[in-house]
Amino acid sequence: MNELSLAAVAAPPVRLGNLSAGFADRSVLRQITVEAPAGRVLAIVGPSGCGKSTVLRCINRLHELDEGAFVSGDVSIGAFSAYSPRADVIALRRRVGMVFQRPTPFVTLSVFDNVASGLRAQRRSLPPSELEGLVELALQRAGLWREVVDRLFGSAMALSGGQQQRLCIARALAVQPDVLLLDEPTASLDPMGTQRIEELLYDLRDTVTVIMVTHNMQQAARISDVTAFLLDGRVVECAPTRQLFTTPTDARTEAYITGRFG
Ligand SMILES: Nc1ncnc2c1ncn2[C@@H]1O[C@H](COP(=O)(O)OP(=O)(O)OP(=O)(O)O)[C@@H](O)[C@H]1O
Repeated sequence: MNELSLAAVAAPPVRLGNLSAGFADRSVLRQITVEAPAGRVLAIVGPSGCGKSTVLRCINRLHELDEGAFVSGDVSIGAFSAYSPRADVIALRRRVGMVFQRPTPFVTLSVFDNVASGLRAQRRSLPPSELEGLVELALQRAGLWREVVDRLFGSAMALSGGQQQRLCIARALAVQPDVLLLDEPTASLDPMGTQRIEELLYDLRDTVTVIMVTHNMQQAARISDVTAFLLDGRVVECAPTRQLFTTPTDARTEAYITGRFG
């Protein structure tokens, strides 16, 4: 089992400092300051259009690829400053995995090759036995290994939607990122698929810092350690999850979590 266990992993904290972003003359995020604690789960909640996905896309510097996009402020991952002029964007994106609302497996690839793809791209001289071990480890961490062990070389598209989403998580985990960004990862899944993802995200704690956008308040309450409530591009409140859901300090947070708007 040793070869499959992770080396001592110290997932770093992720800090957003005075982060502002938008498009041309349109401001989307306004001076956001939030910290995702090391190896824990930060949930970002808020009504549609408040800027949740933009936060994630600023962390891995995808936002700036859109036409007219601007960003200011900083994102740090441990001691690494993502917006420093010397920052290596390719290295940043290697350290930060991302999973989207709908599963996005590579449709022409097998289960094995979906997980192996990032590893092959990053470590071209990886011996086959090591590659196999790392693929197995990623599938185990994603809670999928036992379900796919006898169909590793079958099409990824033959998996259920929930399995495909866990495959995408395995693909992201295979390159051992420090941070995992999830944009409503269970929005397209049934309750059982949702539960499996929630369990695996809980189990990932300590090994990776998770930042998850969700519309589902119960989900945020179940699996996150810290929750940030965003409204119109601003952080209204960011607090330990239990505190935010039981004794919010801002009336707008209370109105949102009790379903009075959003
Ligand atoms: N490429 C773009 N050009 C201009 N405006 C954009 C672009 N992408 C997003 N926006 C706008 O930025 C704002 C924030 O979008 P974002 O996707 O971050 O919100 P969100 O909180 O994740 O929304 P939802 O919950 O509906 O997914 C929205 O008003 C959206 O219309």
